[in-house]
Amino acid sequence: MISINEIDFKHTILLLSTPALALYGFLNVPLIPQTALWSVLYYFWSGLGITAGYHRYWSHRSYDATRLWQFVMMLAGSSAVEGSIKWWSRGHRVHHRFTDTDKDPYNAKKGFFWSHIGWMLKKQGRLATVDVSDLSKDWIVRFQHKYYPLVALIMAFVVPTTVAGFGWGDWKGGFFFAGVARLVFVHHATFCVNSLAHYIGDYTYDDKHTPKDHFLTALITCGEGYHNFHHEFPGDYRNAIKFYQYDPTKWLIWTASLVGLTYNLKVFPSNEIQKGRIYMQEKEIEQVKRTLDYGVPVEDLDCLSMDEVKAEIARTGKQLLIISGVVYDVTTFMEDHPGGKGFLKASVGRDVTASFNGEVYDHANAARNLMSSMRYARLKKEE
Ligand code: HEM
Repeated sequence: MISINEIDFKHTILLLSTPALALYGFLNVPLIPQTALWSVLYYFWSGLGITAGYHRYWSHRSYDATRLWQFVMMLAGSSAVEGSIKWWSRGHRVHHRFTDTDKDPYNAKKGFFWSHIGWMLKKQGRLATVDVSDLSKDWIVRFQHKYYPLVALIMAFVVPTTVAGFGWGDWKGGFFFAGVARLVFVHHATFCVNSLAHYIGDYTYDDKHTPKDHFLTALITCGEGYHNFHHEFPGDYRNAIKFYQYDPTKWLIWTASLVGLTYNLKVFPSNEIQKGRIYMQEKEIEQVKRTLDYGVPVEDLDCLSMDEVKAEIARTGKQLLIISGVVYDVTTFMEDHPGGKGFLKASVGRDVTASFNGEVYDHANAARNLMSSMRYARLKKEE
């Protein structure tokens, strides 16, 4: 439980009042098609302002952009009312540097609710230090930070309302749907990057921290859901690297590069990306292997000479044969041998390496795997 003194009222009021206002709008204001379409378009405008602007440009500098692009992204991002670029990017850089630790502002280890929204409802202590000198020097960032409440108010509510009002006379719908309801959806879509993207999906490149890759999160977050990739390669302007994966933010940045608005799009060497993928695939294979029976390791077997093998057969009645220096017990396999009982019977007490490897029949992998569970002893090397 948190005490009243610990509540961040500014965030709490914004995050609780907007859903209530949106609900009021849904219950009382008719939603006409033009406004519905405008709200969806404005949703993407805000969402992409956060993902392509706040996140991939200012927080990670994963590409360069003209001043025009930066200005447009600043306006678009402001319409999401998620704080100034400076505040947002600083927090985000701290999150990357201290992922899943107490210094991570949206530490996913503290639970889904905390990483989704809880961290904003409670007053934050001083954030850990990260380098934000580039942001402090940037006049667009400084301008937006200085006039943030006004810029956010205009972009979040005034613009969507007046466009719908002057455009097709739907002032109320513009405010409630393109303004408020759109804002609520953008908020929770962005928050899903901190929460959902740390809960569902695959550890494609590394499992040291919680970020995961999932199509569903990507769908909700304009492509930010390939979050495992992003935390491994944060300087890459892409989050999804396969052409069929959903990453509209990447598509936007790339398309803008065709007309020179963005340039120097950074990508991590694919050789290194592949290494990450293989590292995880090997880990997965090792995990599966641990669940399978590979028999007693050869080096752990007792050593028997040829005479001792023969004596063992006579004493115990076991059907032992030798292949490549290992003694196998085929007693229970006799009846099931696909090559017939006869071949095995005739092999008992003998070294049948050559027959097994091609002289009679060159056995497939299946036989070689199967025989590992029949290991009985190692053959002592002749002096
Ligand atoms: C531990 C010893 C052995 C095991 C576990 C084993 C297992 C198998 C298995 C699973 C097959 C099916 C095909 C394949 O996987 O390649 C097979 C086929 C066969 N095995 Fe063996 N085998 C053993 C020893 C031998 C020996 C010593 C001989 C001959 C002296 C032999 C002769 C054959 C032949 C001729 C076939 C072919 C059957 C056909 O497809 O017509 N096997 N064996």
